[in-house]
Amino acid sequence: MHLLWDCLKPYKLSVAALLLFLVIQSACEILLPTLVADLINQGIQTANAHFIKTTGMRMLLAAIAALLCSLASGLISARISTRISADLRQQIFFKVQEFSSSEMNLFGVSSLITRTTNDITRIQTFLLYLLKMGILTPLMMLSGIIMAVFTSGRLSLVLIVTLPVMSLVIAWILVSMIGYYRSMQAQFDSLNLVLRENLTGIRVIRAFQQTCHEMARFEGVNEEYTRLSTHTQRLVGGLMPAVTILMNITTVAVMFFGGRLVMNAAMDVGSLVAYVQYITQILLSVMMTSMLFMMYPRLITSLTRIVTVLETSPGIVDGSRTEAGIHTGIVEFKQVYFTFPQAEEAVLKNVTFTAYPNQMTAIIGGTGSGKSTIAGLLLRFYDVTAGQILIDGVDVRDYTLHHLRESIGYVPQKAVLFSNTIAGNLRFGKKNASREELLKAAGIAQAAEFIEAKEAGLDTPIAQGGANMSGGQKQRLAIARAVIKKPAVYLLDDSFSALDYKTDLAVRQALKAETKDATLIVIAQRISTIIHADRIVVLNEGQVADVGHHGELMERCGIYQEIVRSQFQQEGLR
Ligand SMILES: Nc1ncnc2c1ncn2[C@@H]1O[C@H](COP(=O)(O)OP(=O)(O)OP(=O)(O)O)[C@@H](O)[C@H]1O
Repeated sequence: MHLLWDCLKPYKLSVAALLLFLVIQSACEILLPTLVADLINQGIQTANAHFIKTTGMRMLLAAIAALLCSLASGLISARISTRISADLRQQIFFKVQEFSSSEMNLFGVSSLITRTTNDITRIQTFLLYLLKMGILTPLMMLSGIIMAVFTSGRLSLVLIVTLPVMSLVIAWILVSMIGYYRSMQAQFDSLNLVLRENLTGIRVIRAFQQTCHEMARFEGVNEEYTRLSTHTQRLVGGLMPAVTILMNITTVAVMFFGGRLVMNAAMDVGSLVAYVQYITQILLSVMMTSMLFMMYPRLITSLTRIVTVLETSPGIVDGSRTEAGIHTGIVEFKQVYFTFPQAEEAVLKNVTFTAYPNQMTAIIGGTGSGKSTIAGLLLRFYDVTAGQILIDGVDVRDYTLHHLRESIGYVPQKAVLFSNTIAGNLRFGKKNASREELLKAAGIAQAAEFIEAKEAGLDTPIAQGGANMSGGQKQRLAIARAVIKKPAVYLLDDSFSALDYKTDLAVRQALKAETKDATLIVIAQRISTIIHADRIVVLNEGQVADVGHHGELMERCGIYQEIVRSQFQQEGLR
């Protein structure tokens, strides 16, 4: 709950104004039964028309004042709750930007989306209710009890029985609901996950005729969510009738005992009518408060989910060398070991190699041998478990993440584009790049031709996830995005796989000229892509099997020979 108080702090003034309006509203509303009592006792029973008129006017003014205060407090509470939910959404979004791949894997994308949307909306709804009813109902209850006791101490004995019974019933139902709400939230994440996977992988699902299987999978999680919802709704459904029946019993008891007091002339009729209104106000306040408590278990679940994200410390922290940039770009892996969080076996073992500027260093190896992991470690998506990665003699952990990543032109294995124009996507590499610079980078990546063929050229919109581009076009745009940075180190992770041989060659030749002074690290599956590399690191099950150029490796590295043999006729390549 301290998160909510922290969030409320910046809105102190608004909360103070809200409090003022709610105090006035409750005072006006509690005044009305007193005026009714006066109207009956001194106006109707004595047939005093003037008194009836003036009291009626006072009642009207009190009702209008209560209404205006209610409107004002409604507006203020809506403003505060929407602002706070926007603040929370922003905090979560900013926090997730700091997360390393470990934290991303820990929470999962679906859960982070649900937390940023669903959970925060729930907090907003609770806050809206809390700021209005959470303040108003205790005020109404307290003033109602004072007025009831003041009007008739004897009749108020009824409340001594009713209020504790009502509170116990409400507490029992609410405690039963907490466990269900927690399970419901977790199940909602699963529902979201299945839905996301289905929507993003719909083509594969259809191509592999898995629609029925996926429908059954969705039905399973949906059914479980429905089962949990039904249980909670049953409890919610039981709460209101329980409270209503207790309210009705109390009113009947008050009328019964109050009627006898009136008959014995121990109480006047006006006071009994006012008393019934006070009792109704008290019990309505209890009911409203119970609604707040009903929302509370869900709020606690959502708050816990938000706080867990906000309190998670990012595993990757900035280095201290704020002044240092990377200029030369010598990349050294020194006895690097790496084990993924929660994994038992190391993915990389004793990996040692150096990549120099003005040279192309290639990394090749079987699938799953750890090539992309090497790229992830260099960019500090993860940190090494043991050993060191140095750039220009400095441990990558000592650079600020900004300096480090600014100096590396990364092309990921799966080209990711954003819903923007082609120019907007390329400017990810350099924010203020001119159109000439964009076209030059596109030219190097062999993308200029297809960009210019499009009617809007660089301003062609890219659909969500790059859906309106082919695999090869996406890869070329991703290469252009890295080229435009002019980084000290180029890191290309299997970035030519979707290109035909001719384009692959053209991109490599253009890149060679462009990256003359830079360190070029190319991860590849195809021998033809890396055959002319200055140095080839052969990776086998997370270990460096050998390092050398193609000729050397063909003579002494069995694993390399095996890879070559599987792709080409050995003789033809020598
Ligand atoms: N987030 C992760 N958590 C646990 N293990 C992982 C994770 N990512 C990858 N791995 C494992 O690490 C190993 C190396 O993966 P990596 O992606 O580096 O291989 P790769 O050589 O790039 O493979 P490919 O050529 O198929 O892309 C694999 O066995 C993979 O299962």
